[in-house]
Amino acid sequence: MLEAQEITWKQDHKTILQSINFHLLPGECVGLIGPNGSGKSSLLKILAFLETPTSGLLFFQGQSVPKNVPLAIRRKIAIVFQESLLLNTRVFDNVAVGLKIRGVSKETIKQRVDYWLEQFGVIHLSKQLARSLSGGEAQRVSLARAFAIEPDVLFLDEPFSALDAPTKEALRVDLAKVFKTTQTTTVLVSHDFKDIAHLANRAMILLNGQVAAEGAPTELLQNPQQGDVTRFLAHFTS
Ligand SMILES: Nc1ncnc2c1ncn2[C@@H]1O[C@H](COP(=O)(O)OP(=O)(O)OP(=O)(O)O)[C@@H](O)[C@H]1O
Repeated sequence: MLEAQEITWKQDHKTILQSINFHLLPGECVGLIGPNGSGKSSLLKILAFLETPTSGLLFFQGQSVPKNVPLAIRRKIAIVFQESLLLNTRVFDNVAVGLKIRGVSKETIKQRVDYWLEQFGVIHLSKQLARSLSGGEAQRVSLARAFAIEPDVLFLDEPFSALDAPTKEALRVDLAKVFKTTQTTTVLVSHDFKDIAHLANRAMILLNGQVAAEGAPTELLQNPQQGDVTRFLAHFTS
């Protein structure tokens, strides 16, 4: 579905990502994890076409992605950030906006928006203004908006990190249910191994802009790792 070969990204004479190879199969969720500053968000931005790599190749659905990424490809992806970037309109309109842009009929928009608001437990907020939502509610609306466009690839950049523990836990459970039913192909960035263990089929550990280890989340925790990876994972096992 999505592949990156030998991606390097340099900014201000600093190498932020080095020789990253990445692939994402249809229906899987890959978790990117690593300490602060390890390059997780940078890699997500490159994979989601928000930044251009200094060198390396990107392939989307088997096709090489040119530097000037076509709108047709951009419209196949959805991104949810840590801070919900909602428009200051009603919840319904926020979720509808991506569908309107894509020329979806009014009836389908109504049906799809209601469905996704329901899935994320916020249908009762449909008429409320986005600016009046709590952090947890706003993130549920952001996720509903992303799923409503039925993206080929979904990018989640620390979607829970601004939420308190119970709010985060409840949303993680709901998101896991949605993943189970939709099999949405996803890249999930988190600094919390628990998020990755609950939601991802495969995890990639980034250290200093490089992939330091990769595998099924539970296997990464259980199997012996090397040096810095062991030290990083120790935070989640002790
Ligand atoms: N546009 C940019 N220009 C210069 N440096 C950048 C830019 N974007 C990121 N960086 C640097 O790249 C490094 C990796 O940042 P990135 O945000 O990708 O890490 P991260 O693993 O997502 O960290 P965190 O967990 O703190 O969000 C950091 O040192 C950051 O300062």
